[in-house]
Amino acid sequence: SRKRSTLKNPPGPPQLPIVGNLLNFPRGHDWIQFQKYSKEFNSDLLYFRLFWNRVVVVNSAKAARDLFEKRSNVYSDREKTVMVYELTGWHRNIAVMEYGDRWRMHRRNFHQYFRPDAIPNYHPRVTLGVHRLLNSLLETPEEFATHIRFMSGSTTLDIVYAIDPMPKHDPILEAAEEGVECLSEIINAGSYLVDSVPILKYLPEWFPGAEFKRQAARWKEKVDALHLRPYEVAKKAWDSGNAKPCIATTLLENLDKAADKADYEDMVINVTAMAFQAGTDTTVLTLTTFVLAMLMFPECQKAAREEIDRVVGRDRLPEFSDRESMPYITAMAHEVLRWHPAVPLAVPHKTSTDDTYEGYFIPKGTIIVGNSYAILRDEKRYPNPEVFDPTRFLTKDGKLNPDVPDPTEAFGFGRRICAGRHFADHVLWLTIAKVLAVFHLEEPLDAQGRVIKAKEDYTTGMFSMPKNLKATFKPRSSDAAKMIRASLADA
Ligand code: HEM
Repeated sequence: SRKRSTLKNPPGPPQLPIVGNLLNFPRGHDWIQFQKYSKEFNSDLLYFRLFWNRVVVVNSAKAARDLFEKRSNVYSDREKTVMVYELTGWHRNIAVMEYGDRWRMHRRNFHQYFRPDAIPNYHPRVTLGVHRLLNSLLETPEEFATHIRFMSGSTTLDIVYAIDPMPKHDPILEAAEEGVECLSEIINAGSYLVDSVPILKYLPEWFPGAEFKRQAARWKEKVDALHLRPYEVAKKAWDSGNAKPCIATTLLENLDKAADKADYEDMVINVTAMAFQAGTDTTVLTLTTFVLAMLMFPECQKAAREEIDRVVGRDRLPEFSDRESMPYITAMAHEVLRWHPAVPLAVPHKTSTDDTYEGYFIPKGTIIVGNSYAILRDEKRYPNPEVFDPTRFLTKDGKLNPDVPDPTEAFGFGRRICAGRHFADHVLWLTIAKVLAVFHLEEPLDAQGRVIKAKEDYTTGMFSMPKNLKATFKPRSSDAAKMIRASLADA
């Protein structure tokens, strides 16, 4: 330890006494600023201090692999903040649980329903969701964002709880969406003073300055509803003996065998709610990036359609069984994830012991941020990274190129890597294939008949999506429109 104490922390912008990097810590689109700092300091790792909190940002695939994967026993913890863990009810969420037995038990149970060989079980329901999306796009194309959101949320609710929600104002779907809303506000360390000064949590709600406690209490009601309302529907159906098979009822089959029933039921509530919480926004944002890319790079739509017409023809829609024969669509799904990951800084990890890396000292308790955006836009891995180009994942003869790394960093790192990524991958693939088979995506016209140009302009925060995106979805032909309508009759 004497040797370690002589080692330096990784480089980073200069610090002030006490506040550290408070004034030069990136605010807004931090992933781009971290990428610039990484070039400026010629270092894969950057070090920041915000008061007594230490943050290391990882900006290269090699360092990410070395730390998150090869030293996963050190780099897999999460920061336990007062707002998340104690005040708003998010302690139930697998993504924010501390690394340890409780997280392991939840992740294992989640994994058995979302591992690669389980996903084909959901193909019929995913297909129905995409067919409904195509029909909604045909009716009200300008509401594409709402339709994509409904597809993502309703498909998950059905698979997990056997709840098939209504398209508008479904109480369960609305409760689930409201519950998710607050997470992105509170998850970033430093958003609330109480996370840095935990003693503030003892302030009574009526106390001046304790608005955070009143806000937390309001959020907790919604977060509890997100976990409990859909679960209660599934539990009631299971109790009645008439439940449609779904993940919740399959998990409940083992309730009577559990040594501690209350504990087991708590796990079932957490695991089932997780798919909606983690999967809805991320899938919606990723598909919104797909729409933007299609408007900005129309030649990619053309290339995709050539593949669809060649492999599938024009008298049926693509299916999962076509995937092997459609490498361009797979490459496009990869490129959507690479070009602009929905969670550009993934979810921060935390070190559980002191560590040294390449001569630098990384203390226990340091927040470790994986800069997925910088890694996926590293020109050494992906030449011309700012251009959306699915062919970068293909060989000259159009096959998937095993030498080009898949954009897995869009799903995070090491042992905490997204547990729903195989499911997400299938949903993305099928949506992209079916939408491009029947629609032209175009930039719309404004009231004066001028084209509303699509821009790569993204929101900031934990989740990132194109701002104010407008698009039109025009059926490729009258036959395509007929095929869309018929798709629901077949479902
Ligand atoms: C395109 C869609 C998606 C993206 C981009 C995405 C991205 C991510 C990222 C970046 C993380 C954090 C990883 C880390 O800490 O290093 C994560 C965690 C997680 N995701 Fe996803 N995700 C997506 C879809 C889904 C879906 C559909 C599900 C569920 C069916 C899901 C379930 C989870 C779970 C359970 C975790 C927590 C892992 C843990 O902390 O152990 N995700 N996801």
